[in-house]
Amino acid sequence: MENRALYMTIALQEWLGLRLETIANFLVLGIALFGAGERKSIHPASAGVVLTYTLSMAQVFSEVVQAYAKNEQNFNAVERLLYYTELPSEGATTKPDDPPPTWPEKGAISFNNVEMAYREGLPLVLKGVTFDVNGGEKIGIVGRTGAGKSSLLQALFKVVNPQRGSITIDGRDLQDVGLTTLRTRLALVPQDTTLFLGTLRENLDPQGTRTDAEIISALKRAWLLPAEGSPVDSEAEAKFSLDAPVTDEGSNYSAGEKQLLALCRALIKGSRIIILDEATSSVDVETDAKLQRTIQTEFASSTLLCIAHRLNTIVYYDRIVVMDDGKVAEFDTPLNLFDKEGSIFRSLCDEANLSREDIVRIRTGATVQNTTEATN
Ligand SMILES: Nc1ncnc2c1ncn2[C@@H]1O[C@H](COP(=O)(O)OP(=O)(O)OP(=O)(O)O)[C@@H](O)[C@H]1O
Repeated sequence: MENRALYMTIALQEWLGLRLETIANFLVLGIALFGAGERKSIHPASAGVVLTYTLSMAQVFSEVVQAYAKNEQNFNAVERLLYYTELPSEGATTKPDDPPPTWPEKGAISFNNVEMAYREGLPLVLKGVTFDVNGGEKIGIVGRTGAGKSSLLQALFKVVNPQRGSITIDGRDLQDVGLTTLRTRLALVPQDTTLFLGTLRENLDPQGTRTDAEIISALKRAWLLPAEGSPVDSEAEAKFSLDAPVTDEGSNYSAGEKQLLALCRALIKGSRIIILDEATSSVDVETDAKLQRTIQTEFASSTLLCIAHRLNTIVYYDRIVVMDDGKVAEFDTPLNLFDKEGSIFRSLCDEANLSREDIVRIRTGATVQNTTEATN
């Protein structure tokens, strides 16, 4: 695909070059003939100067065309900015009866018969989702591709509003909560983390509310800096120092490192509800296992919703929601779901070669031997 575009570019450049040179050569010819015809009235030196300048016309033409094309390209950015300024508002950022700053105290989440479509006229992607999560509970969400796992999060963050049903956090209907209020109280560790141009400190604590020691501690707990008492790793210390530069979109960090930095943000934020959307999909299995243990201990009192593609990380969780075709097909503890003959969870475990013993071993803290990848 890229080669096809490159081929087109080169062909167009050749096409343009040939035409510009032809025009310039005709111009030179015209001027030369004119000079020859008017040789009595035009001084030869003047004719020579004009001809010399005309010879470089082909290049001038090409520069003009290139400048015009570049200008047009740059105006795409202006067009995009205009488009964004005219986007309809998502909704009120705050509402008069917004909950107090301490909300959510418990972190209990309820989905009550939620039906959601991405746009009017599109089919429903959540078809009557109902489940209750207690405060502090760790919930894993699994399901095959397109089952509606990420759509649950879109509804929770009010990126898309449900057409029917309601979602409540600690008994408060999210319809009555302002967008900024809601989104600042939840912490999200997404699949594709966005980092901004600046320093690591600005990226991890944009509001500047935490001390250096707190941020460094979060970096250690996310395994980005060596833990207390470990050998010095000067490379990691330079890369993850608080003043380390972050390039545009964080392109100087790998996908896995960006995920760990997003986890750091959540650790620093200390929210009561943490949502992990395939948050450790780009880190290796060993780091993932370490991280899951960090998540379990560091977020011990927080409610956790985790969409994971590795079943061996999700079995740490208290209960598992199995999504299927926009509905909650199963909702129980990992062992209960595994023991249920014919359950979707059991079939996902079978496909990933995860046995009951593996689940018990993982839950009791031992690392699983086989690097099981789930099938979602
Ligand atoms: N922005 C969107 N606009 C329209 N339809 C969408 C959009 N995002 C997702 N969908 C549709 O919603 C359905 C559920 O998608 P969703 O992303 O929730 O699934 P998922 O279970 O998270 O899948 P995956 O494991 O691949 O991430 C799919 O059929 C998908 O095509």
